[in-house]
Amino acid sequence: MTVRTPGTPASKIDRTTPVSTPGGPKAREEKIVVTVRLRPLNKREQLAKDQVSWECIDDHTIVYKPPPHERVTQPASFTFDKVFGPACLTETVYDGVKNVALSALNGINATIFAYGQTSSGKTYTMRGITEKAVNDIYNHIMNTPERDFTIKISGLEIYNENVKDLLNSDPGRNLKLLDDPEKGTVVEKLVEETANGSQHLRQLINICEAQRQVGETALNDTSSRSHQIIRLTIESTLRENSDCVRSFVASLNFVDLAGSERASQTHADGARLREGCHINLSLMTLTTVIRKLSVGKRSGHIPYRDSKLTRILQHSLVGMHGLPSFVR
Ligand SMILES: Nc1ncnc2c1ncn2[C@@H]1O[C@H](COP(=O)(O)OP(=O)(O)OP(=O)(O)O)[C@@H](O)[C@H]1O
Repeated sequence: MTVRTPGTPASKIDRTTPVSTPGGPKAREEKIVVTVRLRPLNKREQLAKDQVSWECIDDHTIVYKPPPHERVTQPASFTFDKVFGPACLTETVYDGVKNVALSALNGINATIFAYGQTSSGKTYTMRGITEKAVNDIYNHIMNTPERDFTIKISGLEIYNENVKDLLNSDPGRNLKLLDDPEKGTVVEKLVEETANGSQHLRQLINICEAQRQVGETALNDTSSRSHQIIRLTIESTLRENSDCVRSFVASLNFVDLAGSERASQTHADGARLREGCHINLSLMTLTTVIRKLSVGKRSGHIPYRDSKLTRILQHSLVGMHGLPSFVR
């Protein structure tokens, strides 16, 4: 799923329309785009002779064909902004969200997140998308010599409702959330590093990914047990004349959510079960928040404060691209 919101606070930005938007005119719209990617069966599923139950019938529609043992027998179809079949490359999926990622270069906040059941391919897809977005961001920087860019990165995970810094070598520390009148929810003492080039940025992203909580479940040997948020803050300045410097600031969030799961499917107990409960609860809150946001002003109270995930993402969700991944 992807979301766009204005970035730089009104008090700090020259509001003149930018000369060009890297992602093209559409990158300036504020909306939620929902894309679905079906992944191919993995070795384990092939060995178990699992059947593929989902099929893409066109660019926007997937159909669920219930296996014979299910009570429901009728196929059901679902429509999305875009759907990608199992043969699709990550590059093609990325093309669908490229405009969103590049809009952050011109001061428009954007969030790309992957939502789906455990082992559906969220981490696989988000890694590819992040890698491709970093390439494009640095290509844009190279082709825009008239602007000075600074890219900062922070990384956190929410594990069992505790917030941990993925760029801090002291992994045991739980970080507090604070309410800032201007910035909204901020994570206290979250390390933010300035990247001094694309290689450095990739190294920092790799550090975040290596620090994340991973565990084995019956569905995935390397299941992510936490929600991961990698945030790039992109600042740039453009000297228009001797009196006027125009500046842009926006964040681009890459959110790889932990997978929703049924204990019966993952055979979870002990620590895995506890993790699964926290994961499901926070995903439920996220679903409620997004549902209410999509209804608009009539939706009443929006329960951002019911989970750390929605508190941290609050400002990124108001105004948002999602990549739900389905398996079969
Ligand atoms: N499009 C794809 N093509 C080939 N293999 C894929 C694809 N997507 C995912 N996989 C493989 O499927 C397995 C599960 O993927 P992944 O770990 O990304 O799932 P996940 O949704 O992040 O799971 P979890 O929620 O448990 O963390 C991995 O072995 C991954 O390499």
